[in-house]
Amino acid sequence: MTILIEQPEFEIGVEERHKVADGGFVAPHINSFGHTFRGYHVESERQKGVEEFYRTNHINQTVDFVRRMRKEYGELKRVEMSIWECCELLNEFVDESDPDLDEPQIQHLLQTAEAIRKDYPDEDWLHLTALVHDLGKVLLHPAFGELPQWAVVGDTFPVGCAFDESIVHHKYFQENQDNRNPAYNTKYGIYSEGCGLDNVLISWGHDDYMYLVAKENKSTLPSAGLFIIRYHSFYALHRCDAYKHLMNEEDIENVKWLKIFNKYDLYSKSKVIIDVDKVKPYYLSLINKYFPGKIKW
Ligand SMILES: O[C@H]1[C@H](O)[C@@H](O)[C@H](O)[C@@H](O)[C@H]1O
Ligand SMILES: [Fe+2]
Ligand SMILES: [Fe+2]
Repeated sequence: MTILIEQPEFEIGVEERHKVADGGFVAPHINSFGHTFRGYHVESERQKGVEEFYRTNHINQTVDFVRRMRKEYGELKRVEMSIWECCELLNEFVDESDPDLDEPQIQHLLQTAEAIRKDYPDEDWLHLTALVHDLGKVLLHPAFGELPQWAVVGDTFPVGCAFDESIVHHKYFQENQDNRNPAYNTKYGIYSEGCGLDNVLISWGHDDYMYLVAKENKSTLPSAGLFIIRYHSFYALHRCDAYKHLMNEEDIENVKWLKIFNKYDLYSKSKVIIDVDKVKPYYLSLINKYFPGKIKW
């Protein structure tokens, strides 16, 4: 049974922010640091760290690496815990790839979920999708092998075919070994027209890992929810419409939900802190519905 509790007021932004009305949700123009969202080329100390992050990420994400990680982490033999325990575990991590947020991750999960819940009150699967979408960042934790940030966070992209120019800090792919491999550096590479994203290897990180966790533990989230979890960092696809030639019919349907979700994932990032204890009962009831019991990670 889903428990209904009164939803705390979710306020986004502060008065001096310029705002644009976009559907029910008011997306601010400017992030908490006074820059535009995803401004990867602004001059700032934080941005230097982000750029260095993408340099290592783009050099090291290769077909071989992705295959190895999917196999190893797909076995889910490391930890058993509930979804909520994982949310709490994430509290200690700050994402080095993110120019828009330096709050602990649990706040980002709840900010996203509460914002989307306000505009889509009846889509409870979407609220839960928002809550879990970044849980794969537990790969940073010692119990998960303490993977480096470049192997966990940041935007994702296909490997095994040419790296699209719309990917942030694209120039660093020059040092990626796959970029020189003729089997991997053409438009289609190892794929074919309309083959479906399920058949495409995506750079390894928190998205694909959390998708594997949800699927293997037989979560009852709908296909659109699993798709959002799996591809929410794939900005070249959902923001720049790149790699369309690899999509099939089902992907085209699911991308519609992903685009909706992205607005909340990105623009809900703010300094407005959610009262965790107040919203916890609601999310526990959703976890119980879509991810009952202990989960294998
Ligand atoms: O920096 C961010 C962050 O790591 C997000 O969790 C991810 O989904 C984004 O795509 C990425 O660029
Ligand atoms: Fe993410
Ligand atoms: Fe996120």
